Amino acid sequence: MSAANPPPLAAPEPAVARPPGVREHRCACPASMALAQAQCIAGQLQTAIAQRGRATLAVSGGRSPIALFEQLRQQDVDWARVHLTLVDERCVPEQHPDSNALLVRKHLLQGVAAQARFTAWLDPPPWPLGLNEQAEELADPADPTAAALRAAPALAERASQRLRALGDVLDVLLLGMGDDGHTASWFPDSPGLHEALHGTQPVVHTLPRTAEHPRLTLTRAWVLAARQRHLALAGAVKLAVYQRALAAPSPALPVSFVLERAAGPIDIWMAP
Ligand SMILES: O=C1O[C@H](COP(=O)(O)O)[C@@H](O)[C@H](O)[C@H]1O
Repeated sequence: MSAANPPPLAAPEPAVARPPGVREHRCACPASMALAQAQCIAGQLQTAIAQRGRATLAVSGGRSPIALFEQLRQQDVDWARVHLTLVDERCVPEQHPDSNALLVRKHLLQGVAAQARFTAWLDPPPWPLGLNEQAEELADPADPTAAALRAAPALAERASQRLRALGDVLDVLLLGMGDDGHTASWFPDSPGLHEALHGTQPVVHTLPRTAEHPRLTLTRAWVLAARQRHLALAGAVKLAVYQRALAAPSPALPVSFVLERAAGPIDIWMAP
């Protein structure tokens, strides 16, 4: 290639108009993102406690929030007044390594933060009549997915009751996103997605095509009702998916339904 004939320059990324509620926080690395996000959330929890005497916090699972949880648990928060719950859960027993409740217990409910109350979604007892048998089936290694699917509607109803007992509106809610564009357990073009996006009950069940385990998840109505919403994204793949999701709401990228104009304010935490 001669100097007279230079290679074509890479086209710049087209500028994407941010919906008005999207507030981006660009951080230097995942560790600094975890700290900045933890400090912001701690402030929001303390504000809720000052205003209403307690704070509710719903957290996502997966691998990404571990660093955040480990920063958050060290923050100066009146943890005894914090009521913690989940954004979504995998239909597995709580001892299973994929359990989001297990993740929360191991990485967030430690030290002073262990004073927080935790409403998990799948832990017994007391199970309502009929669910004991279904809970046992969940642990059946012969066919755990089939057993979880049979149990899922009743488990979603039970989790919904638990959510309602926390109040109509969550104070702070933390979302993650998978590389496939799912958030919470709203999976692309999959069974249960319609109910997750349009249902009015707090929790429904879904069946991912791009990940393991039947799921329980908060519905969009409950996610969008939360007073403060955060979405954390680290790594080139997730950042690229996020850019695509900003374009328009689409069931192919369910995270887009928390980014669209109608969804209201959300803090986006971004790191390379
Ligand atoms: O399955 C899930 O995935 C997403 C993203 O997880 P990550 O491992 O990529 O961080 C998570 O937000 C969700 O809570 C979880 O159940």
